[in-house]
Amino acid sequence: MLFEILTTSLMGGMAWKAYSAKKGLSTNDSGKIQRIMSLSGLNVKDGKDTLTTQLIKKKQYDWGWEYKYRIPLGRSFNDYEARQKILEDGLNNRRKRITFADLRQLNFDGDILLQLQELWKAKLTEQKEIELSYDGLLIVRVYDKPLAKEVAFISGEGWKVPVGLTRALNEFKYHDFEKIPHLVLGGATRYGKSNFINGLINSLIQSQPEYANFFLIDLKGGVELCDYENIKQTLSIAYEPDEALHSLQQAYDKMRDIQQLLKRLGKKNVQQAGIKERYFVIIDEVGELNASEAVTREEKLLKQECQTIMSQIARLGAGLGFRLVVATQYPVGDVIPRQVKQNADAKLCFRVQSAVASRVVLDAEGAETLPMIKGRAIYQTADKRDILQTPLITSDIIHDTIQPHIAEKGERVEETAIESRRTDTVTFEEV
Ligand SMILES: Nc1ncnc2c1ncn2[C@@H]1O[C@H](COP(=O)(O)OP(=O)(O)OP(=O)(O)O)[C@@H](O)[C@H]1O
Repeated sequence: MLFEILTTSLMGGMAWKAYSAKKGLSTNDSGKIQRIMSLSGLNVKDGKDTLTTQLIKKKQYDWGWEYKYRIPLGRSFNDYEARQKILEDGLNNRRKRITFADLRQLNFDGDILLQLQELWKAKLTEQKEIELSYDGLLIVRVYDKPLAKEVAFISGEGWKVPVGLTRALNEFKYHDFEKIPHLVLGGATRYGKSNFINGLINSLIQSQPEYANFFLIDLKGGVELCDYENIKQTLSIAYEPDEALHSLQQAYDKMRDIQQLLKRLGKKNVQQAGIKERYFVIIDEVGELNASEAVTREEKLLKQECQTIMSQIARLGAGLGFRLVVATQYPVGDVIPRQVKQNADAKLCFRVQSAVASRVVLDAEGAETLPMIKGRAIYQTADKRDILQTPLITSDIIHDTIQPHIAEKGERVEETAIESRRTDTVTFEEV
């Protein structure tokens, strides 16, 4: 009898262990998270009492676990954000466990020693990643597997361009320029802004070759966007601030012509009028047009003029088919014109140096705590914020995309003269 009880319990225990390992139940880290929080000084002394971070809810998803905690009075979300790295390291500093689920995947007909070695190596390099947010409760998401460090480029559809792969359910995110016309990009040097702009341009050329038009302003010495210099979709390209002013003037004039056309047609916007063309004004390193950094008076006036036109495009261009994309690696102060930021409902921010820089781009902290991974970014819209891995585009893809669109000699009219801005301005209606 005793023997039967013992063997049944043992078998039951083993079955439960295998089941929980398979379901990932053994990787519930709520207790460990609470201990790390206490040990890293997040408890609050209130007289004789010690207030701690309390677990309210936990839920398992395909990607890992989500925990919700009530934070003690006297602590803010920022206190927890500041300890994100400590939390992540603490969770990964664990004894590596090989579960039944792992062993079941071994092929016992093959070289078992080699397989065990590989399994052990995989276990040692296994990394959990965490994400913190706050909605009245502290939300800690623990992802079983880190987000991919490299994602291949795929084209979007229509006016939707690929932004990147998110962690939850490995869902791919797109930015829809018809829904959110303007986009601000930020991030420290070498984290992937230019690569993203290339992806965006290639996606638009592939999916809307007839209707996508570009005003390109590449103030990084012409190395990033020169590939598109001779394609039919590029209406103008600028490499210096004075050329940038010329390009912006051209865009402004085009915007004015469309406004007049809409007036004649009695329509409020391009969608209503059935106008399919869209005009993308893309500025890589908008910091070079920052008037407050100008040395001479002439340069200051020129940059102020650029900023005025950018603001007008941001404020009034959406209904006229204009889309503004501005990127900067110096997110400080007023580098991004206020009107541009206010009218750009989507922001993409790669890793930045400081919380202040993150606030300049996103109006919120967080991009300073992104891992030091190229292409990793926060995509933020009015109602949602996702961490994602932006796709990497290769020069072969760029070459293949633009090849069919290279303009014949003489097909495009090169305009180099810098005109003074037209003064017969019309009043744009906000649509
Ligand atoms: N999404 C990505 N996935 C993987 N690697 C990437 C990704 N984006 C960029 N990289 C790598 O990082 C390098 C720098 O990227 P990129 O030129 O886009 O940076 P940047 O932010 O524009 O830098 P800077 O502001 O200094 O010009 C690229 O050459 C590429 O090797």
